[in-house]
Amino acid sequence: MLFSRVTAAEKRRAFRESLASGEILQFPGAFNPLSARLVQDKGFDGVYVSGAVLSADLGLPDIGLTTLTEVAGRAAQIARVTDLPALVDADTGFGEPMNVARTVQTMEDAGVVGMHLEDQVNPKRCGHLDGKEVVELGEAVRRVRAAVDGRRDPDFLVMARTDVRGTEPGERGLRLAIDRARALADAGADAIFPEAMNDLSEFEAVAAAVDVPVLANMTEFGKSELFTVRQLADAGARIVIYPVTLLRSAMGAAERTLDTLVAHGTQAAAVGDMQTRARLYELTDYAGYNHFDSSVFTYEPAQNHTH
Ligand SMILES: C[C@](O)(C(=O)O)[C@H](CC(=O)O)C(=O)O
Ligand SMILES: [Mg+2]
Repeated sequence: MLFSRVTAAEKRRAFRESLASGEILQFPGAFNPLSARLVQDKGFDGVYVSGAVLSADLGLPDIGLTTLTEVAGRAAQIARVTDLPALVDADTGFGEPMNVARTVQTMEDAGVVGMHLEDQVNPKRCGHLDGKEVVELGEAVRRVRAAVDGRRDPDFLVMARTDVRGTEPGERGLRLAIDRARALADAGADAIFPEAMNDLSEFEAVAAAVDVPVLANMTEFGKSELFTVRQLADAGARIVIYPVTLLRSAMGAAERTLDTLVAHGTQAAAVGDMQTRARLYELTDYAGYNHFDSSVFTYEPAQNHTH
């Protein structure tokens, strides 16, 4: 009830333990706090707070326009309503290495278990688009070191993302990604996010090259095929994110409902696909608030099924 009763420190410790267990962890992207409740209800291991979703939510392209304050604020709203660990996309760290140190502390305060930090130049772009550029390895290493030095909770996970694979096609791009993954892990990154891998063998090659957990990004309409969680586990990945999946699903449904409304002059034909009032009240724990005030939960689904 109310917010999660699990503290951020406990979530971080539990997340580190789950990672150490060797099981692959699935993190769907929560596009708002309510959808994080759904992710928890369905038994997932964690929620991902996506920069792409956050920008889209604000009606912006994902090119580094969002600020640390906006991202940390959203991350905090999401982290506080779930007992699950929340992992946040910190883009390029919101500035120079000194800013990155501040970013990590702000994300700690937001109650998330970790963040990823990428090696793109600013303005950044979606990792699955062409024409990306990355900073020199030395700069990428400085960003990771600043994050590691800046954190106060040693259990806070600093994940380094490298976008270098997308800058060079063929074998050479993969080799660059492997070299960077190694260097970023040596710089203290607790996990590696190799962006825009072409196939399973590429995930496998990166996972084999580093001693830290590797994340797989299963974003739709991108460079990577949509592999199953088993395939990714067998390739050595330890965390899978589905960053924009729920937003795309929700927006697809919203668009179909609007079309129905336009076509029929009523939304009635779309109601069957909607989340019911009863389900919404379950997710927001209406009944639990009776603990404070028994007049709060007076809803009877049987008599109100169309409302
Ligand atoms: C993971 C990602 O960084 C995100 O912000 O969710 C994006 C996802 C996307 O745009 O599909 C990415 O750069 O892959
Ligand atoms: Mg992003």
